[in-house]
Amino acid sequence: MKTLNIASIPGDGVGKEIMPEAIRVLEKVAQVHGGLQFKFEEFPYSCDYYLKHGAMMPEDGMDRLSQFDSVFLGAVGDASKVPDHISLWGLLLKIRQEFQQEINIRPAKLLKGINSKLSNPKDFDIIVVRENSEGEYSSIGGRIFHDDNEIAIQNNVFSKRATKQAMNIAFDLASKRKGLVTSATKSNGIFHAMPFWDEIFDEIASKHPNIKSESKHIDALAAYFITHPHELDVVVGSNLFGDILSDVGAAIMGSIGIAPSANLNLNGKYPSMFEPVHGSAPDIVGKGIANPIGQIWTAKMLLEFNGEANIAEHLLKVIEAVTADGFMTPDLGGKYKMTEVTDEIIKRLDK
Ligand SMILES: NC(=O)c1ccc[n+]([C@@H]2O[C@H](COP(=O)([O-])OP(=O)(O)OC[C@H]3O[C@@H](n4cnc5c(N)ncnc54)[C@H](O)[C@@H]3O)[C@@H](O)[C@H]2O)c1
Ligand SMILES: O=C(O)C[C@@H](O)C(=O)O
Ligand SMILES: [K+]
Ligand SMILES: [Mn+2]
Repeated sequence: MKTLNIASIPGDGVGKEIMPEAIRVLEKVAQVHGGLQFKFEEFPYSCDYYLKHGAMMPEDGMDRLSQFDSVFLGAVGDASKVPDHISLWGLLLKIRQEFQQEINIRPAKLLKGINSKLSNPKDFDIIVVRENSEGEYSSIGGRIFHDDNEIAIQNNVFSKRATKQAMNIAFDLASKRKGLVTSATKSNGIFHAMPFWDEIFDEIASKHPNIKSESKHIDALAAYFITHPHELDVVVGSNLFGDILSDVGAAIMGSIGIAPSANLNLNGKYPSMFEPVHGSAPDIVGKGIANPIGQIWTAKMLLEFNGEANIAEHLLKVIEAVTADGFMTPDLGGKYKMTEVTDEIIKRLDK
C-alpha cells in the first residue's frame, strides 16, 4: 500500500468550503485505486490564525510542512481581517519561495459541457508555465518621505538560472504537446529585465530547433488569449505575467472556479504545493455555491505529480463527464450546489 502524507491548508473564505470536498474525492480515488491511501493533516494557517497569533503560521510552521509529501492548499486572503500583502507574503508566497517551488504549472483547457466566456471558442488546450519565485514578486524596495512627497520603490529580480529553468520546462512540455512555446514579454517598455528575458528565450529556443517559438508582448498576448486561444500551446511568463494570463485562461475556460495549479519544487528538497488558481472569493462565501472543480482538478495534479498519472487521468475524465451532463455551479451557469457537484463526481469514480 502506497501512502501519501498530505498537509492540507484550507486557508480563508471558500478555501475552507472546497477543501473538504476535494478530500472527499481523494478518499474515494484511494478506494477505487486499491493500492493507495492518504494521510491528511490539516493546518489552520489563515487570516483567522493571524488575528489570534499575530502571524499567518507559527515559527516552526515551515518545518512541520516540510515533513509531508505535498501541501494541498485552498486559498489565502481575507482583506477584512488582514491586508492582502501581509497574508499572501506570510503564507502562500512564503511557502512558494522557501520551499523553492520555482515553477507554477497552470493548465487552461475547455471541458465538455462548459460554456466558455468566449462566444465561439474553438477547442483550446493551453499550459501557462509561470516563473514562481522571483520577477515582479520581490520584497526588495521601500517607501520614503511623507505626504505628497512619498516615494515607493519596488525592484524586480530576474535571475538567469530561474528564467532558463522556466523556459526549459516550457520547451520540454511543448515537445510532448503541439510543439509551440509562446513567451510573454514586455521588452518595449520594461527596459532591463524584459530584453534580458527575451535574450534568454532566444538562446533556449535555438537549442530546440524542432519546437516552434514566438515572443508576444503581454498586452497583445492577453488579447490573443481571447481571440486565438486554440493557436496557443505552452506559454511561459514571469511571475506577474503568468499570474495575469492564468486568470485570463481561467475566464476562457468558463470560470476561475475550475482552474487548477501546481507549484513545483524541482530539486526534491521540499514538498510541492497544489492549489487552485482562484482566491478566497469573499463575495460567495457561506452560500454553498463555490465551484469545487478547481480544487478537485488540483487534486488531479497532486496525484499526477505524486506518480499516479493513470488514476489522475481517470479523475479528470470523470470531472468532464459531470460537466458534460450539466452538473455545474452558478459561476458556470448551472443550478447545482457545491456538494451536489462533488457528490456526482464521487458517484462516477466507481464506474
Ligand atoms: N492563490 C490564492 O490563494 C489566491 C489567489 C487569488 C486571490 N487570492 C486572495 O483572495 C482574495 C479575493 O481575491 P479576488 O477577489 O481578487 O479573487 P478570487 O479568485 O477570490 O475571486 C474572483 C472572482 O471569482 C469568483 N470565484 C473564485 N473562486 C470561485 C469558485 N471556486 N467558485 C465560484 N466562483 C469563484 C469570486 O466569487 C469572484 O467573483 C484576496 O484576499 C486575494 O489576495 C488568493
Ligand atoms: O500569486 C499570486 O499573486 C496570488 C494569486 O493571485 C495566485 O494566482 O496564486
Ligand atoms: K488558491
Ligand atoms: Mn492570481
